[in-house]
Amino acid sequence: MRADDGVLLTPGMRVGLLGGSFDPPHAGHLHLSKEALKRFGLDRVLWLVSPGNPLKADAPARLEKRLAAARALVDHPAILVSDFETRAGTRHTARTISAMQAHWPGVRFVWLMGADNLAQFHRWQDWQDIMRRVPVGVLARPEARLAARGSVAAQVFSHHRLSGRAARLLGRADAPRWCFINIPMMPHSSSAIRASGGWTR
Ligand SMILES: Nc1ncnc2c1ncn2[C@@H]1O[C@H](COP(=O)(O)OP(=O)(O)OP(=O)(O)O)[C@@H](O)[C@H]1O
Ligand SMILES: O=C(O)c1ccc[n+]([C@@H]2O[C@H](COP(=O)([O-])O)[C@@H](O)[C@H]2O)c1
Repeated sequence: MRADDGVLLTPGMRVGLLGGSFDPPHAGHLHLSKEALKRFGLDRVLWLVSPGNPLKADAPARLEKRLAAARALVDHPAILVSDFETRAGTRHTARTISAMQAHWPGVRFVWLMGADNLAQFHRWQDWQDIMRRVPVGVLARPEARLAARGSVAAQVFSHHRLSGRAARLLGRADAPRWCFINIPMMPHSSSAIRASGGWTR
């Protein structure tokens, strides 16, 4: 089955979804994606370049610019870049995942995020619905580990946590199931790149 942005996903495939503003994309995104492929036993990681984070007041750079930068950066055949949210008209993750599951029945999606996002995950629309729809893989990020571990989401779903040692099972797990893994950390962030003048909106 082929989506009109050329992304080929087939039933049974384990596909990590890395939603993000990618404003700009950077080496931290690549590193997270490669670790997720290996550690969670995934076949693909799809970068979902967001039309705009519902919780961020400032609009990001033009979608075409962010998509082009993401495609230029990716250097791994299992990491794919998608504008699915723009084409589907979704920007809330719960809606996006439900649309993707309808579009690609039989594909096993796993939501991926850095630890900073787990800390505020309970502010996302229908966040518990996301937890019940797909397994969630959380990857360590500098200065965010403690906040993630003490987060509302980690507490509410504490009984559904998979230990880091069993991380490879996440891609095959049934939701709700989430896993936090420690990875060698990279300090890169889009906001730091913008602040240094390395990217303009
Ligand atoms: N260096 C990193 N280490 C771990 N996770 C990261 C890193 N950079 C980004 N991520 C994760 O990638 C996803 C998309 O991130 P995003 O596109 O917002 O980049 P960002 O660097 O966090 O941007 P900003 O600094 O503007 O918030 C998020 O889940 C985020 O936690
Ligand atoms: O669904 C929500 O309410 C929601 C709230 C905040 C962030 N998100 C998603 O989280 C992902 C990371 O966003 P960002 O801007 O931190 O890269 C991106 O896919 C956003 O659409 C989703």
